Amino acid sequence: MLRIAVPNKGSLSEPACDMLREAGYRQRRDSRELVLPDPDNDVEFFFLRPRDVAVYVGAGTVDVGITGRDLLIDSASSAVEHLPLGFARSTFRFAGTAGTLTDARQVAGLRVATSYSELVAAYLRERGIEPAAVVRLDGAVESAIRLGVADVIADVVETGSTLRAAGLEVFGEPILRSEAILVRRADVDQPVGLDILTRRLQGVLTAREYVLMDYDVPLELVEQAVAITPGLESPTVSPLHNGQWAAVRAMVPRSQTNRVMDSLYDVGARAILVTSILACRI
Ligand SMILES: Nc1ncnc2c1ncn2[C@@H]1O[C@H](COP(=O)(O)OP(=O)(O)OP(=O)(O)O)[C@@H](O)[C@H]1O
Ligand SMILES: O=P(O)(O)OC[C@H]1O[C@H](OP(=O)(O)OP(=O)(O)O)[C@H](O)[C@@H]1O
Ligand SMILES: [Mg+2]
Repeated sequence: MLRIAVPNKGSLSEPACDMLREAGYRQRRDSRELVLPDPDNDVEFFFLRPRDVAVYVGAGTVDVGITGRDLLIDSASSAVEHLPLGFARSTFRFAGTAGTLTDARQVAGLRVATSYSELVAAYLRERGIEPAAVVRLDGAVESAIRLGVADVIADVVETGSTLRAAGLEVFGEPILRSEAILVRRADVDQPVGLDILTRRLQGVLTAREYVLMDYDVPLELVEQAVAITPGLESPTVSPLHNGQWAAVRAMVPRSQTNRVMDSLYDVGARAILVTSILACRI
């Protein structure tokens, strides 16, 4: 039975459960449940603190887990990234009082506050930058400068609104681009069942990323139309009953849906329909 660690709290928890549910797994109804067997799918879920997921996977007490790339690196665990999951996307960045700093090298000799002290220390070490101190805080890191605990901070930035509200500004290149990932142990053979879990999660990612587009087009315009919707491999083209038109079906990136419909209409396609994909195996 595959043992899967899932974040029990924080911003990864709900989207991780949603993704597993979409992939056909049982999910807990009560947020206090810590273990949830799913015998129909031959897996067992362990709800753990997001920071601890990589630690348990690295130690081999669970087979795989969902965590953030930033949390994996910060854990210094031997677990490795297996599959990016496309949610909880963020950057990890240095920030300081607006208008004061421009480059990561200026962190030399300064105190850096962060909840990700391993990640930050490793980043600075690799570049030969020596801070005065890396101050580890649990959260609300944006207050550290105002309260005199640090000169700069390094933290998760998504929209940047938390930084702005604190009068801070990012500087230097992003330290890391993070998102939720599935992690597994590095040093053992793939555990039984990981291939099925991987295919199921990839199915959810594809179903989220693509829509199915159907349209009718005069036979002489089929080539022009399918050039706009090449699909993943090749679009399905079927004859219409009237003999002069064809029906085309292809997968289209969700983000391009309206642009593609406009182009198809301009070419002469009509009855253009878009449907969501519920599940798939590519
Ligand atoms: N605003 C955000 N947008 C996107 N990802 C985020 C955001 N805040 C945190 N994360 C990601 O969530 C993970 C951290 O999860 P964790 O649950 O420890 O923190 P949290 O969401 O800040 O929860 P809490 O502070 O309530 O403990 C990291 O991978 C981080 O990159
Ligand atoms: O760029 P933004 O969209 O503003 O998001 C980034 C903020 O979100 C997270 O904080 P969270 O709310 O989890 O509080 P915390 O600092 O206590 O973890 C993160 O630590 C940043 O502070
Ligand atoms: Mg937080």
